Amino acid sequence: MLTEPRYSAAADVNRYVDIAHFTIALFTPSGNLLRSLLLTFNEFSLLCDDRSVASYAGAITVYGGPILYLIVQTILLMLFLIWWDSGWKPAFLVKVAHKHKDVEQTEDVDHEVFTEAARIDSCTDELRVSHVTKVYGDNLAVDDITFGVPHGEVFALLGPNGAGKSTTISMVRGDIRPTLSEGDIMIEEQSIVRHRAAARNHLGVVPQFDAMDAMTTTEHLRFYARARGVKNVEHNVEQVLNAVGLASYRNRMAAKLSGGNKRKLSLGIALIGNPSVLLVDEGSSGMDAAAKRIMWRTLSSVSAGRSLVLTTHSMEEADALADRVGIMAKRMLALGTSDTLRKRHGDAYYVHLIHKDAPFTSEEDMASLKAWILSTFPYASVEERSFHGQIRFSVPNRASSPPPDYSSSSDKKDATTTVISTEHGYSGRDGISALFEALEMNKEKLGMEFYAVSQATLDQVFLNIVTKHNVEEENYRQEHQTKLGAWGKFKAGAKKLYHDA
Ligand SMILES: Nc1ncnc2c1ncn2[C@@H]1O[C@H](COP(=O)(O)OP(=O)(O)OP(=O)(O)O)[C@@H](O)[C@H]1O
Repeated sequence: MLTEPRYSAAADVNRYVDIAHFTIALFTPSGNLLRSLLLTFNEFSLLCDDRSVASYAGAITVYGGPILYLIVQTILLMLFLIWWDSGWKPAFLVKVAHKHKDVEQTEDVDHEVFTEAARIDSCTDELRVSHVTKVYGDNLAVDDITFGVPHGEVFALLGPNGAGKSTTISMVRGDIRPTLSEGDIMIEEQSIVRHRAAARNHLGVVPQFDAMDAMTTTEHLRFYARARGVKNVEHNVEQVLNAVGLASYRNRMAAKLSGGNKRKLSLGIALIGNPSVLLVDEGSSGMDAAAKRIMWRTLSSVSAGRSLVLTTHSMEEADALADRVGIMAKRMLALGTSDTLRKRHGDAYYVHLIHKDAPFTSEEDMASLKAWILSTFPYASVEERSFHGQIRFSVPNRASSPPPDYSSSSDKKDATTTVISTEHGYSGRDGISALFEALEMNKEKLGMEFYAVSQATLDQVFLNIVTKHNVEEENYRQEHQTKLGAWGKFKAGAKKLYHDA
């Protein structure tokens, strides 16, 4: 049986329309604008008051209602914005749970990483990043990172692509919040997670990409000085212009500056207000070698008296600028001065030999050179490819002295080694002196024209660490998985499960 549609009584229509409008307008400002529009066009006879037109436009049922709602909504939304930006949370919303990872769980990580975690608990560093984790969906971008940067120190955060450096920087900036509540980031004793606005007063940031407006260099600095509430704007701008070396470009439009000078302007903007913590994300990316060096000089001069964190792919940059280096790939893998890292992960001498007949050295001469290296330094790793009479090898520091039983060894029957062992006894010294001794004593016999011995660069240290931890660059992993196909992915997944188990 069909039921007839029910309509409201004509006398009630206006009341229902008002209820619908005011209910929608309560939750959305655009509801108020819509009602005002409908009033203007007198839709639904909204301007009618019984049989006459409403006499007072400011009445609640006319424009007064939407205007009142909009005023209340403006105040509430502004208060919400201030609260959101301040990062303050009432105590009952803050979960205090310290579920730091067990040392056993991550025993393959450097001891210094744990020492740093213990140091952070009791230090007063200007910047303290403590047990910070960030998860995007099911992607763990940053896993329990901890480090501190005291006054006057430059700390370089290194890692391959996708290691989580920018995510860490974004958390320090307060742009994104750590996923787990036990993590915190303190800037001058203010938590960027809980008191964002207060903590940001002490923070300057040089972002990865320069965002320039249609203003001159000075106008940019003035604008940001006013936005930060700096008291003596002109004095501050002048100081920053001189500090970053842009005084002669003060009236140039920012868009017309060279790439290097744009980076300097970004640095200048970050320095406005003289922040005590400075974050530099890829400070010299995209610069040529000369501009890079100028930027490094500028960064070292402005780093005095503040804590500076820089993220970079350039080991050379970290070596040139940083007092301490942290190497991360989601979690912190190694941390320390570049010398400590070299000792721990690159404690080897790299030797480059050039034969006197190069580039026409015979295969036999090269083979005997290689045989001599391997028998003299049993732990040496010789590069597979040798070019035109040149050969490179590395010797771990502890193994750079020839084996102690070398001259008495009866099982070493190789002609080359016999000549060395019978005609030259090594003094038994350790380390680099033994290496030089062995090279000098056999230089002529093996026909070496030149040789060079160097220590591991930070590049080699970085590669050693990421290789040890089996870290792949994000792009490489994605490309590799695409190439694997479904069966390959299944096998890789099964293998991973097996290893994890
Ligand atoms: N907004 C986001 N949403 C989802 N995933 C993200 C987001 N930002 C970063 N990621 C992911 O988090 C991981 C870490 O990225 P991040 O940009 O922090 O690395 P990075 O070390 O700075 O890399 P690069 O050196 O290439 O800049 C990556 O897997 C990335 O895809």
